[in-house]
Amino acid sequence: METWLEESGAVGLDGLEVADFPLTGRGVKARRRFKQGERILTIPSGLHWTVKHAQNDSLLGPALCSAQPPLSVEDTLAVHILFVRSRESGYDGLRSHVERLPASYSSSIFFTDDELEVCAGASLYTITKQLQQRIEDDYRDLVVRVLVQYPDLFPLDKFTLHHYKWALCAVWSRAMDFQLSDGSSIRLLAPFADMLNHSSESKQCHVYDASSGDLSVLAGKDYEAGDQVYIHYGSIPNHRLLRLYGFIIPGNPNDSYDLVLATHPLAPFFEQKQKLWALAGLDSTCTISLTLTDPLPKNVIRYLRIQRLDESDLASIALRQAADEKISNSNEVQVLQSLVESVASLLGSFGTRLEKLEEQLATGVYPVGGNAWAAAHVSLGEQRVLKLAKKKAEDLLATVESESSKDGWLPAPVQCANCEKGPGQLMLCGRCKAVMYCGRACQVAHFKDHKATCRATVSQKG
Ligand SMILES: C[S@@+](CC[C@H](N)C(=O)[O-])C[C@H]1O[C@@H](n2cnc3c(N)ncnc32)[C@H](O)[C@@H]1O
Repeated sequence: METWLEESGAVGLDGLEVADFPLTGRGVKARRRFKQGERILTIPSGLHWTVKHAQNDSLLGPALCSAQPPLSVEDTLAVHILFVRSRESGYDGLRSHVERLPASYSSSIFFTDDELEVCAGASLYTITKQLQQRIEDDYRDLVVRVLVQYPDLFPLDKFTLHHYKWALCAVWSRAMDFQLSDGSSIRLLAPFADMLNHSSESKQCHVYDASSGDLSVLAGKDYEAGDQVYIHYGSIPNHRLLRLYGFIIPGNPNDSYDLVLATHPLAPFFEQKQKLWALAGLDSTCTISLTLTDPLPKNVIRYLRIQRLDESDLASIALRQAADEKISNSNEVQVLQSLVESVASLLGSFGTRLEKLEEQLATGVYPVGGNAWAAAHVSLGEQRVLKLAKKKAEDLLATVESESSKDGWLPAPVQCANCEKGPGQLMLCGRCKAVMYCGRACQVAHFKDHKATCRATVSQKG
């Protein structure tokens, strides 16, 4: 591969070599000193894998272009890689690159059910399950729309689902994305530049020259001869690192939990609320990342303030800056109470609790570096974030409750929704969990009045 690259105009290969390293596996070693910011490698555009290159290939291009609607960027690159790998002659340069790709990947999409179970409850678990299904669907679609249409180009024994998953992992873990000045973006794989491993200590090191299309790598720090040269893949949480790259960083400071907020369209005042969400730059369904540094982003509270609005709140919210401030005491208390409850319930849904995982990791239950070990770290990171989010919501709730009591506002007393007896021993309505009863008789008696609100509350909770 290096000979092909040098003969085709790549610059800098004499200062670098591929080598094995104990912690990161195969990577790139400096053969001489580099100063931070120095250009250490340039791979000319003609040697990249891009959608354009795939479409311009005289054999592959017509097949790819016949697909309507067009294949995704990811699928185009994956098919191109598999196509080159399947050829017995020609494509020598690109094939020398494909031959250097790892034989297998440890992305979570390849985990066994037992390995994935270690992070049950984590967003990685759900996303991986959904992704596995989506990949199977996409593969079937690809077979029907393109592969079986051109049996001479795509022998199916070299384009199995397993090959497709492998090629997708090659794209996820090695492709780079660049935004262009016209607003479009380009995704490319650059041979040899894709041999560099990640370090959070390195800086952003890639430079894409939009006029020539060449890709350069700059030294992210000073290097001595013999050092491993790193690049920076981004500030990525472990659940994403494991899914896309197949590795994790223990104690990753970028760990996060992707909180999905959704409201049923039949919830009361849905259309009005939808307008308010839009005004706040949100949507009726949105995913918000809770992070270690910001476990309860403002947008979570803004979303919930709107979700919990009642008729009287709705009149005043229109005058406020899209739920930036507290709308009313009762709304704020409801928002924070429901948040504390929801986060507690998310934490309760993890298959293995934080403390247990910490103990298991400390006592070596999971072999270090293995899939289950990586899944355990992901679960640990997500639970740490959720615990911080819960603590923050509890603190905010305590503040709001004490401020409200100073204003003379008190939360509604806990009493039976039918006979108003209370507080005493009350039981929650099992469906909406929003009202209480002193006993079964009162619950049955109240059902006719409560039915509609119960349904609305359940749908509002999503
Ligand atoms: C762009 S490739 C880098 C070259 C790759 N190591 C190889 O042998 O082809 C990205 C892959 O390298 C590995 N990798 C990169 N940085 C790593 C790190 N800090 N720790 C462990 N593995 C890493 C992961 O397997 C990842 O999917």
